[in-house]
Amino acid sequence: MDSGAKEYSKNIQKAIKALQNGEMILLFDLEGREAETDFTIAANAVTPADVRWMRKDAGGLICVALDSEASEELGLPFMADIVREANQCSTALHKIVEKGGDLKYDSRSSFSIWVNHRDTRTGIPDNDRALTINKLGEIVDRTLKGEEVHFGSEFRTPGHVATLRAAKGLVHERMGQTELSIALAKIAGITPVMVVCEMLDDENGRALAKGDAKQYGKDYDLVFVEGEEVVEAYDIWLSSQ
Ligand SMILES: O=C(CO)[C@H](O)[C@H](O)COP(=O)(O)O
Ligand SMILES: [Mg+2]
Ligand SMILES: [Mg+2]
Repeated sequence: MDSGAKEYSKNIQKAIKALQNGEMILLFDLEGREAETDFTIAANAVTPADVRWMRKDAGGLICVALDSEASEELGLPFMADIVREANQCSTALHKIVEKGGDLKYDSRSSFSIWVNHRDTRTGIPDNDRALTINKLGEIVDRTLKGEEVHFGSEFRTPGHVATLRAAKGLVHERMGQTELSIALAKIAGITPVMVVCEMLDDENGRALAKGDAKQYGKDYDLVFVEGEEVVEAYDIWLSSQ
């Protein structure tokens, strides 16, 4: 960054370092939105032990967020668009598909398709999910290097790993962990393919309260980042591009 340019906060600097080192961080979106904290880690760094950790200690859905350009390149559309098109096969889908006003916390979801890497067996064990996740990171790395790739030769759908497609304008368009995690990846200069998984409360089954998620971060020495801090850092990063 230019001298005189605004600097990232200490907390964001710690988060960037952790992500560059392939470590897990905790990412809270926003009060008034989901108000959820997601385990968040670079897809390229995930191990079977991380998948186990996410399903046992986070407990939400293990998803992989991809930036808009990578999604476009690989041909990963929004699931809602697929279902709208598929209405030609079953008109019941017209009533099921997500519409404006359906979600209580945002104007739309970011879901794309569910995939398994073709080298997995059933797709669900920790090693299978870690493989699918790693390979999603790898195929994006390859496209970024200009290699011509064929997504369908390596992955199949339906599968056991949910992919999420980030909004083009990232955090300026949508404030989900989909966009927040990809914004962090851009700032950190790592492949824009990130794994997110919500932390749930073992006692009541709801989203884990922010205070409890923060405490978990302290107990396990994980950086806890909030959406607003990410937006501020993303704007600093954008102005340096
Ligand atoms: O719903 C979700 C998928 O389990 C999670 O909230 C995840 O954080 C991604 O979604 P979003 O970008 O909407 O926050
Ligand atoms: Mg959600
Ligand atoms: Mg979320």
